[in-house]
Amino acid sequence: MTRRILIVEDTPTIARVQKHIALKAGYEVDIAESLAQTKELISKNNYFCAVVDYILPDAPSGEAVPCTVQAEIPTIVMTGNIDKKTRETVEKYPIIDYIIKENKQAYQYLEKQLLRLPRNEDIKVLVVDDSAPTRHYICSLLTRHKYQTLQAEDGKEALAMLEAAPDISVIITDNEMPNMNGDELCTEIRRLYNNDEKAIIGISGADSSDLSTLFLKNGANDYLHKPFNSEEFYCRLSQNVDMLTLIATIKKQANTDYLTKLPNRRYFFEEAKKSLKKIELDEGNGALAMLDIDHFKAINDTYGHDAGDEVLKGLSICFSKYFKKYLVARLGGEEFAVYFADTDKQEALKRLEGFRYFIETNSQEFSKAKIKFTISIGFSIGPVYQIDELLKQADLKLYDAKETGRNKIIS
Ligand SMILES: Nc1nc2c(ncn2[C@@H]2O[C@H](COP(=O)(O)OP(=O)(O)OP(=O)(O)O)[C@@H](O)[C@H]2O)c(=O)[nH]1
Repeated sequence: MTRRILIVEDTPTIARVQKHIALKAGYEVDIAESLAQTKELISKNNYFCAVVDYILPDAPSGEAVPCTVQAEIPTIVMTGNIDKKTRETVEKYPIIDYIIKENKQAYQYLEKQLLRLPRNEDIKVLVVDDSAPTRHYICSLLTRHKYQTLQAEDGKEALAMLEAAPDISVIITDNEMPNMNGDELCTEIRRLYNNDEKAIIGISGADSSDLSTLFLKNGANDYLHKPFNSEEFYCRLSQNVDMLTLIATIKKQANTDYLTKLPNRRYFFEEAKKSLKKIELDEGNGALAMLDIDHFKAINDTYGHDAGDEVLKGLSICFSKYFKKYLVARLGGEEFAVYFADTDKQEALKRLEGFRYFIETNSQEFSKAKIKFTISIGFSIGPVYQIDELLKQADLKLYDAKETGRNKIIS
């Protein structure tokens, strides 16, 4: 989805830099050079956010800011050297942030904010407080920055919500609450989830500095003392969300094959092992297929390594779509695997045969050189709960498929 941004700036060089940053961050860009143009563009378009210059020829006292804010466009204000009066005026409005243009890092900071906003739409934050007005205030700060919000009145309710929505990434919690306090909630969350899965920010109005220590010792990542200003709130929240996002990216990279973007061998083994443990308890069947491109070396030798890569990438896209419900991976080279948790043998074989036939008849579509190729498949199913053993059995079947003519499934 493309998001539209309104840049309000009367200095063409600055507008150009901002436009470049916004385009790089994936936005469609409109530029207004005056308050009048701003009003006109707002009346015609929907904007995901706006970057607004505080002083314009027809708006010398920041009049463009209420204009975008009242249109409910999340607004980042760009100002020259900010004095106390301007700062107080800017802070009156529910803006996302203000950035001082003269600051060396201003444009890097703007880029960060423009990248964060779309990302925030996918981030769920649970606000835990027994005071409804406080919950609503914190949620209003969060929605201004496009976070998804959930609310709980105490620690017990928060735990139930975490169970129901495991994709909640940040918990902002008060301390003094009925049923379960904030520090007890932290301990309980840390018993269930690691620091790299969920961030906790403790909030309290109590004067004791012991409370921040208590929160942090019980597993909170950060602490805010009430009343806090919104800037500090956003800075601490962004830092924690950035940390979670970074860890998630590193984890994803470690689990993904660099060429095909399919899960890699490591991820496949870890996930299949977990699933086989569950299946063993129910005395079900483990099932796994190994797929291998026939005569792939000849493809590389004839068309070159890049064409070989193209084939691998094209096949991988089809493979992950065709086996969407299942765990798939590139094990290495031209070898792939599908793990079917507890499955019916005929059902799995029907699906695999469908895929083999699809490749036989459509493989030429994957490469510019229209390279035709086929795949061989080895399939293993049974009360086998060790991934290495299941893989070994499927590999032997794959070997049989290769030995007996290729382009077939042996089970
Ligand atoms: N283009 C490309 N080639 C790769 C990659 N990884 C492995 N290969 C090549 O894949 C080929 C595998 O060849 P072989 O193991 O001899 O198998 P094959 O030619 O497919 O023959 P059969 O499996 O017996 O049908 C080798 O030439 C490897 O260099 C890769 O990432 N990209």
